Amino acid sequence: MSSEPPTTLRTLSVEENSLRGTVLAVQANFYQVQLDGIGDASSESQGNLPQPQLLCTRRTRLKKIGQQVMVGDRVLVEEPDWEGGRGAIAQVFPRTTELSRPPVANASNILLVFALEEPSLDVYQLSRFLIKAESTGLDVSLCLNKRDLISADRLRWWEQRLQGWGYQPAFMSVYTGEGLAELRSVLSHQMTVVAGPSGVGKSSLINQLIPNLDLRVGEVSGKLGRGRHTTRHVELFELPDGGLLADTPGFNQPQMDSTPQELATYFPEARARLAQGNCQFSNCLHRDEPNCIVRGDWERYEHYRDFLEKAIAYEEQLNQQSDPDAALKLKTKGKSGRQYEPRLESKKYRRTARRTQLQQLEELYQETDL
Ligand SMILES: Nc1nc2c(ncn2[C@@H]2O[C@H](COP(=O)(O)OP(=O)(O)OP(=O)(O)O)[C@@H](O)[C@H]2O)c(=O)[nH]1
Ligand SMILES: [Zn+2]
Repeated sequence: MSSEPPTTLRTLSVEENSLRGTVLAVQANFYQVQLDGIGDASSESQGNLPQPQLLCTRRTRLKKIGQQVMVGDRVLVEEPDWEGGRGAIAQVFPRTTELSRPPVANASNILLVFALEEPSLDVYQLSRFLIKAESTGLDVSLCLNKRDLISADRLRWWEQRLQGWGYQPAFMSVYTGEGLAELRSVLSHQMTVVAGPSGVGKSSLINQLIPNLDLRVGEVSGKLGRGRHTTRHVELFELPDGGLLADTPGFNQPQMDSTPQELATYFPEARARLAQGNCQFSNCLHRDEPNCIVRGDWERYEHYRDFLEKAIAYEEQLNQQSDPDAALKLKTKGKSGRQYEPRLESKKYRRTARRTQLQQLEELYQETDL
């Protein structure tokens, strides 16, 4: 039994002189790759490796086939030069998820960070970020920072309110350390993209989670609260307990660009209603249609209606701009009224929509520098 190679990594490194790893950062044509299993004491053959990361280039044949390499990509590295800390990426493994802005592959979770105070929690803004996060298809975790600034009663009030939205927020304070341990366990062993508006404590949090990192913590200054970042690129940081965090530039309001039909599915409250039954019309937009099961007395229904109007306007704009034929999705009636024609192929439509949505976390990352 001892003749069995202990890991795939070992097999590859011995037999093919190649290794697997994760791309942590991209700069121009260079890729910082964190190799798997390095520093793992059980793997004695790795003991002589001088460093766990290699600065890699992309093999010419990858360039030829147009294979891009993104932060988060799982890659095969060949011909490591251990002394020089260099290597070459020979292969990119299929991605489980892909976001376009910031470009991050294989993230499984979005950690949405908001503050309870300073700046005070704006439910409409929170709703927008939540919808955007939900639209990526990744898991969404909601974390509310600065609990040191509110009373226990107020905290309970927020908890109940957000439970009504379908979320179980994690309350924490970077200042007092409350809630950090719970958060650490949520983040371990997966790749998480951190998102949230400016000034809520994202840098402070990341600094707490990853000692020695020392991201610059800004002051809440003015309405825009400009962030610490001067660069646009995204970078992955390793958590001490395993897991990776994608830090992101300061944000603005994410753009509302879901399709009208899919919007409701990004509200847990609406999802719960749709799980219990169907609206009379399969293309119901949950406004004034008869026998709609989504319309109702839930807090964010107002947000839903508001976002829906924006989604309709956005889709109309897209249809007009890019593809005049696609305008048949929308039928203009009279001067002001718009009406949707029945859409029969909703499955196909939804599948296409989902694909694009995966790339649309990007609006979360619009930089505050307008
Ligand atoms: N009271 C209190 N203040 C906090 C807490 N965490 C962070 N802060 C303060 O909030 C301010 C903003 O923190 P940052 O970490 O820069 O916030 P950010 O989300 O990274 O902001 P951007 O860089 O603009 O995206 C700083 O003055 C922090 O000291 C907390 O738990 N309680
Ligand atoms: Zn409905």
